[in-house]
Amino acid sequence: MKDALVPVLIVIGLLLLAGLTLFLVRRPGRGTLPQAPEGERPGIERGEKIPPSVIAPPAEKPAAEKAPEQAVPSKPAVVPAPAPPAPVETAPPVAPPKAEPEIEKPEPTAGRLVRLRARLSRSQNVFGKGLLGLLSRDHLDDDAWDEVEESLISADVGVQATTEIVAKLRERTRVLGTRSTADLRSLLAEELTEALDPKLDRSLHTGVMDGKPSVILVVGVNGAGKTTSCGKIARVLVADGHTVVLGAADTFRAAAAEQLATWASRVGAQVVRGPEGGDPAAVAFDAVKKGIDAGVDTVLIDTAGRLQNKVGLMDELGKIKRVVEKHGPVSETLLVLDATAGQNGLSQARVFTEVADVTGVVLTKLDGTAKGGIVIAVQRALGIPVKLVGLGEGPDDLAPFDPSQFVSALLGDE
Ligand SMILES: Nc1nc2c(ncn2[C@@H]2O[C@H](COP(=O)(O)OP(=O)(O)OP(=O)(O)O)[C@@H](O)[C@H]2O)c(=O)[nH]1
Repeated sequence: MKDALVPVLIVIGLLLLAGLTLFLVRRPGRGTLPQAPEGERPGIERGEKIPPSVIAPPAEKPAAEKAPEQAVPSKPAVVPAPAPPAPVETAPPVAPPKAEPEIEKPEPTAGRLVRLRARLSRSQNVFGKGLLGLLSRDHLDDDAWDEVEESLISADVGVQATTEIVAKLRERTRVLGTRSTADLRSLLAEELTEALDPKLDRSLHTGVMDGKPSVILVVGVNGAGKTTSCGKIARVLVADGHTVVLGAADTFRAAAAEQLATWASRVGAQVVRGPEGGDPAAVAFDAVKKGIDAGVDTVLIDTAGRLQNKVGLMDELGKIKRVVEKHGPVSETLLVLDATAGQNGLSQARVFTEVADVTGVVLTKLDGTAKGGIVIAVQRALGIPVKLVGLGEGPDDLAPFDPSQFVSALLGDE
């Protein structure tokens, strides 16, 4: 009986196991699809097991993609501070266009000495009036003539020229029996004019020669007024219808190039400059080249011309000349002399005439001396014509020199 129950118990056990299994399988839960209507999940049959990758929760969407009510941030939202107002795009300040310097129209040169005569008469008042006073004495004895002589010497005419002038005057007065003040005055004027050699060629050698610009070298001791005179000469040339290039070959004094550039810009001339302390000959060469390329009439070259010693000066000016002459001959070498240096300036001037082929003198600062006789002394001592005279610091206070106008101003003619 006991043996008969064993299979029955096995069957019952199997049935219970089968029932339990069926129960567990049919219970909704992990690994089975929810009872969703058919067709909602294409590709997956209801009840089909879903591989873990498919059932893995979808990666959390970025908050921004969630619907507004779902996008609850886990942390308190940091309300960004209102951004500072974007800077207003303002265009960088535009510097006002640099005003081109107004091109000046220099005064014509004709009659400049006449215009400046008042200035000359003022500075030479004592000299001219003194001479005339002596000559108008009732009796022109030896003492009177001695005084005339002294007066001329103290006006820087120079001893030799004075002796010659007085000797001629005495002779003519005696021969002509001249007594009237007017006659004596005109005799004196004639002799002074004659002493200035009115037949000398005082024109500046400017303008195009053989298709190339003329080249003017400007030399002289420091402070005589070279740079200023270069600027003024440029104005004289421009006033007379020339085109000009200025070469700043005074590389020794830094301000000289700047000074020259200012002069140039005022009359619309071009300036060529080099580095401070650079080779003056290189600047001179470039200036002439520029003048040729630009087709101007005249190239003016300012030099330093330091009078350190004769050899140094000769080397510097000689090199400038040689280098410039690779383009063509130098047309003119102007020596700038300071009239206020008087006779002392003459020995320095002689050094320049020995090292450079000086063709003309520019006598500056005549307005600053009562000794206008220096014009006669310079010409006589150097044998070179005074071509231009400086009568002030104004841009047009440089005049072509004319002996009879000069003497007339000296003697205080109206
Ligand atoms: N009163 C008067 N002053 C003048 C005249 N010419 C030049 N000057 C002045 O003289 C000073 C010297 O002139 P610059 O042209 O600088 O002399 P520089 O010879 O070039 O001098 P360095 O470059 O040092 O060799 C300046 O103050 C000029 O204004 C003139 O005719 N009359």
